[in-house]
Amino acid sequence: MKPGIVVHTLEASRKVLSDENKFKLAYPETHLIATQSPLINVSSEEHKRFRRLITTPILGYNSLAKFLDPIESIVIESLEEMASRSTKQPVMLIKETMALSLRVIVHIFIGSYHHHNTIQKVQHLFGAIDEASFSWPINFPGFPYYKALKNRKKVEEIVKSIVEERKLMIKNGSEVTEKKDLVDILLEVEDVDGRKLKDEDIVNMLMAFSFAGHLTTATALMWSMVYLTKNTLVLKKVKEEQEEILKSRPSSQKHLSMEEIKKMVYLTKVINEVLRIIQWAIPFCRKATTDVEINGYIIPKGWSVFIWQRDYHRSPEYFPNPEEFNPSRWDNNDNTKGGAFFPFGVGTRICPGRDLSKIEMFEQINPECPLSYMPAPMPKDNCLGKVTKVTME
Ligand code: HEM
Repeated sequence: MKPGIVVHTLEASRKVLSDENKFKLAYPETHLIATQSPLINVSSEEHKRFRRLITTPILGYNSLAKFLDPIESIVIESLEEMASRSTKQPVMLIKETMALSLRVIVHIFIGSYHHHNTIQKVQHLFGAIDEASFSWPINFPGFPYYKALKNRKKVEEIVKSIVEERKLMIKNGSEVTEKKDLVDILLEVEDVDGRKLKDEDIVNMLMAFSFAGHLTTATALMWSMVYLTKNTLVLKKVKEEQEEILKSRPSSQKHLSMEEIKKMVYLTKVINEVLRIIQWAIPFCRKATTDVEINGYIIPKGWSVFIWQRDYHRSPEYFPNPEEFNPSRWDNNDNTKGGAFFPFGVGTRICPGRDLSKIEMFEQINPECPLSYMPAPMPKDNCLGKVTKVTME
C-alpha cells in the first residue's frame, strides 16, 4: 500500500479537487459499496458524459420546481408522523430524517408508485451498508463488509425490478404520470452519438443517488434541528421570515413556490451556517495519477491525498469564532473567503444533489413544527428528540 498525505492549504486543496487528470477519485472500497456507478472508476470524459446525461433533471431550482409539491407533501407528512410518534416517546431524529430524505429521493428518482414498505426495506438495507463504510473490507460471514455486500445485492434486485416494471409500462403504453421522474429520463436519454444508457448503469445510478443523497441530507437536517432548538433567537428570526412570506401569499396559492424559497434570505444563511459547522467523518479522497508538484513539494504518483473541509469551515482564518453558530456571519456575502466554504465539493465532482438537498432543508427548517425538547446526545442514541406541532400565529 502506498502512503498518503493530508493537504492543509486552501489553494492546494482546491487545486487537488479541481484537477481530475492529476488526482483521481479514490475512496476506500468500503465507502463505495452502494455508490459503484458510471460516475466512479471511469475516464474523465466518460464521467462528464454520464454527469451531463444524469444530473440535468435535478440541477437548478428551475428543474426542481416540478418536484416542489411532492417534496412539500412528504415533509409535512413526515413531520406530522414524527410529532404524532413523539407524543408517546422521543423519536430518533437521525432515523426520522433518513426516512424523510430517502422518501424524497425515491419520489424524485423512481416516482410515487412505490410503497412505503419498499422504502423502509431499502432504508434498513442501507443501514448495514452505512455501518460498513468505516470497516475493513473483509468479505467473510460475520464482518460488516460481508453483510453490506449482501445488502447491496438485495437493493440492486429491488431497483432492477422497478426499472423492469417501468420498461414494461412504457412498452404497454400504461405510464401514468405526466411528470417524468429520473427512471423515465434515464431510459430515454441519448448522448450526441445516439448512445443510450445500459440497464445496469441505470440501476447503479439510481442506487448511487439514493445512497449518496440520503445520509448526507439527513445529517444536515438533523443538525439543523439541533442548532435551531439550541438557538432560540435564530429560530425566532426564521419563523418571522416565514410568517412574512406567508402573509404575502395569495389566498389562491396553496403550496410553497420557488419564488417564496428565493425570499427566504435569512433561512439561506442558516442553511449555510449548518453546512459550515457540521462535520463529516470522511475526508475528500484522491490519488495522484502522476508525480505532481504542489507548494514546492512533489506528491509521488500513486500516493493518496486527503482533504478535510473542517480545516477551512472551522478555521478562524476564514470564519472568526468558528465554533459559534452564527448565521449572521453570512450577512455580507464575503464569508466564502476565496472558496473556503465548499460543503458540496469542488470541480467536476461537485455534488449534483446540492440544490435538491437545500430544498429539503428549506422545507424541513420551516418552523411549523419546531422541536421543543432535544437532549442532543448524538450520535449514541441517534439524537433522541421530541417533535411538537405548533400552529403559526
Ligand atoms: C447536505 C447534503 C449533501 C452534502 C453535504 C453532499 C456532499 C457531497 C460532496 C462533498 C460531494 C463530492 C465528493 C468528492 O468530491 O469526493 C458529493 C458528491 C455526490 N453527491 Fe452529494 N451531498 C449532499 C446531498 C446529495 C443528494 C441529495 C444527492 C442525490 C440526489 C447527492 C448525490 C451525490 C453524487 C451522485 C455525488 C458524486 C458526484 C460525482 O462523482 O460526479 N448528494 N456530495
